[in-house]
Amino acid sequence: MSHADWKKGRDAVQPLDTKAAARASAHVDQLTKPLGSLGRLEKLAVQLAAITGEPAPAVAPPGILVFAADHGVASEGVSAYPQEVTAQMVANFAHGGAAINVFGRQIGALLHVVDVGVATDVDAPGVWSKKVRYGTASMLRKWAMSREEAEQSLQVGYESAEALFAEGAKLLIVGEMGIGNTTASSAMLAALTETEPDQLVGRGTGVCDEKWERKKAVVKEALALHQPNPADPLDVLAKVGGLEIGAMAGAIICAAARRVPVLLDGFISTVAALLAVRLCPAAADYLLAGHRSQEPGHAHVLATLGQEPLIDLGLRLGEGSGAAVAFPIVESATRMLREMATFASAGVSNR
Ligand SMILES: Cc1cc2ncn([C@H]3O[C@H](COP(=O)(O)O)[C@@H](O)[C@H]3O)c2cc1C
Ligand SMILES: O=C(O)c1cccnc1
Repeated sequence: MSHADWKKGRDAVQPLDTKAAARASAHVDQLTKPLGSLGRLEKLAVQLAAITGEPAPAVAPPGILVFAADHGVASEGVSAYPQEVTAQMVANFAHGGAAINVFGRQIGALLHVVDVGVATDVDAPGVWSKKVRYGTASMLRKWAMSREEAEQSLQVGYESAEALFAEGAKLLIVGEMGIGNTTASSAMLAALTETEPDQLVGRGTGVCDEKWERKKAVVKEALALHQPNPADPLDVLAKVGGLEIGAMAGAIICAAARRVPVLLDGFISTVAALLAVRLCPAAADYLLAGHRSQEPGHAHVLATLGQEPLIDLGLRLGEGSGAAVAFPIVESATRMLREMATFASAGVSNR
């Protein structure tokens, strides 16, 4: 596989299939229910037809990729938990004990964990080993990673998604694990949207007031130091980003290139989606927002992408958990299209 597949994928993303959408829309209006009565499920069904190019699309089985990587900025006291939790959680994913394992099993998902940059060697069963480097550098001192490593992280995500789709996944959920990654995501979002960091930086895993202030100061200092160029998404990723964030963006670009719908999780995965869209604007049409996270920057990035999430349960975990919980709603939309009787087939009087 070439190192630049993600670029080929980026250039191959097609516009939505309006013919499939029109056929799905006409079919929805023939189903045995008052016109428009399944509300947003109807819109979702038509959107999924437009994405997949299938008038009766399927989204099962869904596929989940959990990308794990460490952040040098964790050493600046910006998380409520220590850096070693990243590797420990990777082992937990491998043994099936994390929230995403539980919700993934519940929805019959294919799930893979990918080491794209954990700070230590990972020796956990089944984890895909695609380490670009051992954690990023602290953005407060250096660029988080080189531009080349940023591209490699995109490529890791792209390749991982290709492997997942080869296994038969019909919808992509991207999740992540990386202590410190709400700091990196906030910095990326502030840079990409040229927004004041104070409005975006939240408490992540639940930092105290003192650490929260420190976290805001770290983001501001790093942006002042590196001056990432908002018009150059790879520059933003390299200077203040994260390896798992790049990988999620690469996976999203692959999904768009394959006409596979993407169901976004929380703050970090949605910032990765914004990165993907800045690299590949046509990918925006392939995104669905699963849930609204408690993290304050999430509302801003969702609005920037024009996305309205399906559920709001006060979650703030990541890993792909909120997307997995929202997935049954997406599946309901497709099952409505595929399984409901029409007025004609059921002999029900239409108006
Ligand atoms: C046990 C544990 C499991 C997690 N699963 C996801 N995260 C989430 O929290 C981290 C981001 O928050 P911050 O920027 O404050 O470090 C990421 O790893 C994210 O996936 C977790 C965090 C912890 C502690
Ligand atoms: O919204 C998220 O994805 C999130 C929020 C806090 C901590 N980890 C993840």
